[in-house]
Amino acid sequence: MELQNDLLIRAAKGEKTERTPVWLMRQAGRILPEYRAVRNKLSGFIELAQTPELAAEVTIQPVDILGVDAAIIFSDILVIPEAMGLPYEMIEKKGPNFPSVISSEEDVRKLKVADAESDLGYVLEAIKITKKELNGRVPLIGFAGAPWTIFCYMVEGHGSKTFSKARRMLYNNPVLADELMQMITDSTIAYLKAQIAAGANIVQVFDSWAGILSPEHYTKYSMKYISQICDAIDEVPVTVFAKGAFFARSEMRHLNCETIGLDWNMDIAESRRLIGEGKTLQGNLDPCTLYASNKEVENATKKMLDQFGTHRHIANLGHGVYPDTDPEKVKVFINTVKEYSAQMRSAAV
Ligand SMILES: Cc1c2[nH]c(c1CCC(=O)O)Cc1[nH]c(c(CCC(=O)O)c1C)Cc1[nH]c(c(CCC(=O)O)c1C)Cc1[nH]c(c(C)c1CCC(=O)O)C2
Repeated sequence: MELQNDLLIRAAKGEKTERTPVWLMRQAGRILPEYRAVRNKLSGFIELAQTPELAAEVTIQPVDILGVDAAIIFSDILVIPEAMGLPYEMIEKKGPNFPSVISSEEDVRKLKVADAESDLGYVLEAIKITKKELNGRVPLIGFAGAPWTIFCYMVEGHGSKTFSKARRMLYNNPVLADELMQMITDSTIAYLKAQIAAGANIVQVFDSWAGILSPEHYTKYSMKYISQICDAIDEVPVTVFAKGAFFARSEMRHLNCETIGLDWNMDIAESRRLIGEGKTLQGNLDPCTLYASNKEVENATKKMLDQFGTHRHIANLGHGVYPDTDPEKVKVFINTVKEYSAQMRSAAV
């Protein structure tokens, strides 16, 4: 199936585009009342993620309602620990929780490398249905968590400001930490490849807890495994979003990926200088900008576009859209990107 709108893919590969593509991290399932309506028919997030027809429906909602240039498959990064043998629950208004966590050699022994087809078949099925229903309108983004971020949840058991249990293991038992992260990496590579085989046109690796590591530990425990993932995936473009990893930007220049995501703390010109011309940059409007007036959203979006320029940029927020954001503000952001980035091209000739 040929894509009618392939702006995102072309921008990722560094090709010229008529305008800047735009989508939002966490666009599926956080802000739309239409999502809530589907979600309320079921027991909760996990049931929805495991019901392929409905997961496909909420994946496509932002394309129809917001006009984004890509869909991202409705799932979660925590399906990987579950597929490895460590199930999670999603507690309403609190977030994910693992009833058992990993703290010893014995715990790691009980895990296995996930088998994508048998353990995560429901995600692959949702991708196939989504592709059929999208009918080539926009690309579909597949995703997974970075091994470090997944490790954080498997060791800590839930969200945390410090993830000090996870970080403690890097000091107290680095051999075990490496062993677990390698199992997560092997599971993730197989899972991303299966998502691509099912129809994902591009994949993103979310390293949400990158910013809590020291630069030294980041290289040793996160980049090491992200590099393996980037080297293993050559079927489609790869995006790496490492939130808070400002200190690792020059190192990311060497990753075998097409796109690097920037959070809103990262200066755009400085990031370009550190990362170089060889990669596409994605981001990075402060998600809180969307609480401002329409005019302010428009101005901030234009300013961001001016800073990134007309080449190798995918417009996005600097992190996932916040749950209480007004979808109308999101539309202002999206429409400004579409109109202004097209104007920038015509002004440039
Ligand atoms: C750290 C992380 C998680 N999940 C994810 C990350 C990395 C991105 C980031 O840093 O935000 C990624 C994720 N989670 C979800 C998606 C789906 C696609 C999308 O909209 O981008 C994606 C890409 C669905 C979800 N994941 C979750 C929901 C809400 C569940 C519900 O509807 O009750 C959805 C739609 C739950 C979740 N899942 C997670 C948390 C901390 C929470 C609770 C808070 C929250 O709502 O985000 C773990």
